[in-house]
Amino acid sequence: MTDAPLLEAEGLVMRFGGVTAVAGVDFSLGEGELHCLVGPNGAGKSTFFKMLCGQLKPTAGDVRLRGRSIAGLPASRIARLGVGVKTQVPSLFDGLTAMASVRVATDAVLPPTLSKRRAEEALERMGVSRLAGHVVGRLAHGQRQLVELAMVIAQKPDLILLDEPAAGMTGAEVDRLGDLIVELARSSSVIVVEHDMAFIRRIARTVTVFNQGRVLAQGPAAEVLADSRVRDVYLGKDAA
Ligand SMILES: Nc1ncnc2c1ncn2[C@@H]1O[C@H](COP(=O)(O)OP(=O)(O)OP(=O)(O)O)[C@@H](O)[C@H]1O
Repeated sequence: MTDAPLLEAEGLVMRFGGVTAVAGVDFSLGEGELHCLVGPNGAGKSTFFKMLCGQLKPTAGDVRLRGRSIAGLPASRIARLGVGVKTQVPSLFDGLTAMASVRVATDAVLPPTLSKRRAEEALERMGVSRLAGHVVGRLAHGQRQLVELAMVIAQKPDLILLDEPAAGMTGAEVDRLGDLIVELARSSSVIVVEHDMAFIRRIARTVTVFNQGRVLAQGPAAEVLADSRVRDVYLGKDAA
């Protein structure tokens, strides 16, 4: 059991009525890996992601965390097993300050004194300590994203799943986010769903390319992104 990868998917399938969004995907993530899931619109990345974190119950196949099956478990159970998730849907309450937001996450797992310290650390690690007292509803989009990330990391997950974390950010914010994700990967394993090829090239160590619900290519980022089949999938987009 101890030799099992941190996270594994085997023969994972998701059908929505007549649409097969994910058509039998095998996947494996090692401890400490920083892995990007890429592919064109509608390729099945988000559906796959949602099956990993418990937002969708697979039609078939299995997901294992350290060898233990988690497929179809509620998202809250999977979170308690050490998986931190940031989806595309914002999870902030606009009326709370950044600190109060992160305290929602830390109060759930720690007594008050430790919780406060942990929340401060998380905001600091995301470079937004100065926003601690600001109401999140009034923050810029990129700042809100960083506060949400602070909420995720504050529970010290072993595995962090991020769905398009750079969406809507400015160029400078994307650069900063890339650095932060690389830094996060020093203490957690990370899976990032992303479109932005420049961003992927910058952060990814390993990559899985989805196309039409299947894995087109998988492996070290430099190798996979140079693969002619992968470039064809992105042709006319941003692979050049
Ligand atoms: N809840 C749903 N009901 C029906 N079809 C769905 C549902 N969710 C996704 N799909 C379909 O499944 C396929 C894969 O969608 P998915 O969102 O996983 O792709 P994606 O690679 O994440 O795309 P994008 O990059 O645009 O987010 C698409 O054809 C999509 O229309």
